[in-house]
Order: sequence, then C-alpha cells, then structure tokens
Amino acid sequence: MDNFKLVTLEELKKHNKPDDLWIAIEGKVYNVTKFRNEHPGGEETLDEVGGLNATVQFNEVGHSQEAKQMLKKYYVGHLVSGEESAAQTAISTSPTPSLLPQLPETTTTLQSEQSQSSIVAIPETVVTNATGKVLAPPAKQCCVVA
Ligand code: HEM
Repeated sequence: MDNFKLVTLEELKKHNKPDDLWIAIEGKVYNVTKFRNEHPGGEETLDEVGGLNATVQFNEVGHSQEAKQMLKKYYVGHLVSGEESAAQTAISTSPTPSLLPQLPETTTTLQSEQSQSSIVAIPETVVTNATGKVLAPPAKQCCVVA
C-alpha cells in the first residue's frame, strides 16, 4: 500500500467536524469530508459519527456491496489502539532504528530477575518399575524454566 498510514484514536477524534470529517469502519479510517454531501443516507448521519468508530452503525444499515466498494476511495489509513500507537512512538523516538538490538538486554534482565525462583529442584529419586528395574536415573537439580 503506497499511502499506508497508522491513525491513532486520538488523531481520529480530531476530525469530527463537517469540513474535516473522518470515520473508522472495521479498523480502517476514511476521510468522508467530500463524500458527506453525496451520502444517500444523509450528511447528518455521517456528522454524528465523525471522529468515531462507526463500524456498528455502518453495518447496521446493511450497506450494499457498492457502498463497501466506495469506502476504498476515502481510505486514509489503519486505526491503531493506544498500545500500538505507544509502541510506534517508542520506535520512532528511539535512538536505535529497530527494537531488535534492545532484545538481549531485556532477556538478560528477565533471566537475572527470575533465576532465583525458576531453578527447579527435583528430588534425587530413582524411578523404578514394579520389578525394581531402573527406568530413570536420579535427576540432578536442573533447568532454568523459561
Ligand atoms: C464512507 C462511509 C459510507 C459510505 C461509502 C456509505 C455509502 C452509502 C450508500 C452507497 C448508500 C445507499 C444504499 C447502499 O448502497 O447501501 C448509503 C445509505 C445509507 N447510509 Fe451510508 N455510507 C457510509 C457510511 C455510513 C455511516 C457511518 C452511516 C451511519 C452512521 C450510514 C448510514 C446510512 C443510511 C441510514 C443509509 C440509508 C439507507 C436506506 O435509506 O435504506 N452510512 N450509504
């Protein structure tokens, strides 16, 4: 997609006036400013959901396939939730271009934090069957559980 854009809920909310009207339908954001005058369902119906997620309202009407096709024309970008947009901000303001170089640090922290509690002590017992045959040798202390 050439003009792929992520739109936060915060940004969507700003476009709630008749001369600057965006709505979200099924996770996609549409700029219906120019379309509102042409909307067969009326301008007011679109004004009422300006700056909002109008998925329910759009679907309740049972819009035709033609109407759904028309959506493409007004596509602005994808709606992102608060968490995703926060992640976006983190990436864009980070001095490193990607999160990957930070991963080892995170992993080390996690291991050292959990190392005390995640060592599993297994009793040193020999597993035998009914005839006394050794099925498994005694287990040593082991394993840091991830
Ligand atoms: C970009 C978004 C939208 C487009 C492209 C669109 C398009 C259309 C079209 C083409 C029709 C004629 C009937 C049909 O073909 O289904 C229609 C009717 C209608 N639309 Fe929309 N619509 C949009 C958003 C909305 C929203 C968000 C609402 C509600 C809040 C809404 C409410 C209605 C209503 C009430 C009708 C009249 C239905 C009738 O008279 O049977 N529309 N719309």
